[in-house]
Amino acid sequence: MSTPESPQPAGGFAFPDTPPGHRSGFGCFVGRPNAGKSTLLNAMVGEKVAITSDKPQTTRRAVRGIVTRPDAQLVLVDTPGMHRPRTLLGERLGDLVRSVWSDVDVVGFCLPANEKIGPGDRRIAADLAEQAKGTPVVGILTKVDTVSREALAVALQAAAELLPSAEIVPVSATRGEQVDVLTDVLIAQLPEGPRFYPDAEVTDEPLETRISELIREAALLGVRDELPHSLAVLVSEMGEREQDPSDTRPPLTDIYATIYVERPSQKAIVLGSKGSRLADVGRRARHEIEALLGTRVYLDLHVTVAKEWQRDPKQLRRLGFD
Ligand SMILES: Nc1nc2c(ncn2[C@@H]2O[C@H](COP(=O)(O)OP(=O)(O)OP(=O)(O)O)[C@@H](O)[C@H]2O)c(=O)[nH]1
Repeated sequence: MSTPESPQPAGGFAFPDTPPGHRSGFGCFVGRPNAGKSTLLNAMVGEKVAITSDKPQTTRRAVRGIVTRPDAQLVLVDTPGMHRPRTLLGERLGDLVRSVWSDVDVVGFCLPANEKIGPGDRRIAADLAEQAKGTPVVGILTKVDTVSREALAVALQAAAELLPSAEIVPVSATRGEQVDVLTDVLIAQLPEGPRFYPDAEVTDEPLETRISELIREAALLGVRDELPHSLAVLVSEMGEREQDPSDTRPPLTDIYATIYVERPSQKAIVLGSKGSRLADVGRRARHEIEALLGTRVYLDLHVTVAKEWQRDPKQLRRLGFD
């Protein structure tokens, strides 16, 4: 993977000018697929650093979101949803999640308020108890805007039973409710220490990766069944186009990217009739990428079949899942 697997500050550099009592450290969210981890990460950071979708297992990378306040800096690592590994990719993602747990200062365990606690949650709780020994766990009841007060009380009770020694914080990431409270609770678990990243930095994911992810997010919209898991995106080329000095329009960035699928039938779905679906994906992604880069964007998307890439170590490496 292009992102370092154990959360250490880039280059080991620490900013010296932080006030006394300043806290800093790493946190991560765990929870089964679709628990709302990526949406929460974005809400806490205040910017889109992780893509989200209603398809489980959207997250494949350990994205770092960085929350900087005058008194603290919390670096959040976004981990993929836990699930039973069915493929080599699944296995690698599972290893990545577990390697993160022991390296962070606090773990936020996300439990959706609108779903009953199930065997998947119990397995994560047991794994955490075994493999994240000594790391404080905070229970996060997500999506509370989707349930009634009564249902919330029941969900709080169930979360407290699952995590008897953890503080439980109910939040709605989409409404921004209690997000600051959660930030306070997580920061309280960090040791005293200086900042690791400059104020304005919200993630250390490479730009190409963020762009690939925005394209994948757009491509995921409206696809069903096994296709979401078969999609991977790679930016092959990117650069600012030369512009005549008399041209007063904002600069234009050319981006060439490939969407990988596993079967010809999937390619047909991604393309749509006469390429119409791909054109929609391009439009949606371009809009998001323009917001990220602050330039105009020319986006060239190409769809290729990479047979069974999820099970092939060579292809996984090429697509950045080392
Ligand atoms: N109503 C509501 N929906 C939410 C909230 N948080 C997340 N969602 C929705 O829940 C779905 C899953 O959210 P994600 O943030 O992608 O979940 P995740 O846990 O990162 O999922 P994986 O990538 O599968 O691990 C998306 O459709 C979100 O829009 C919330 O606070 N309220």
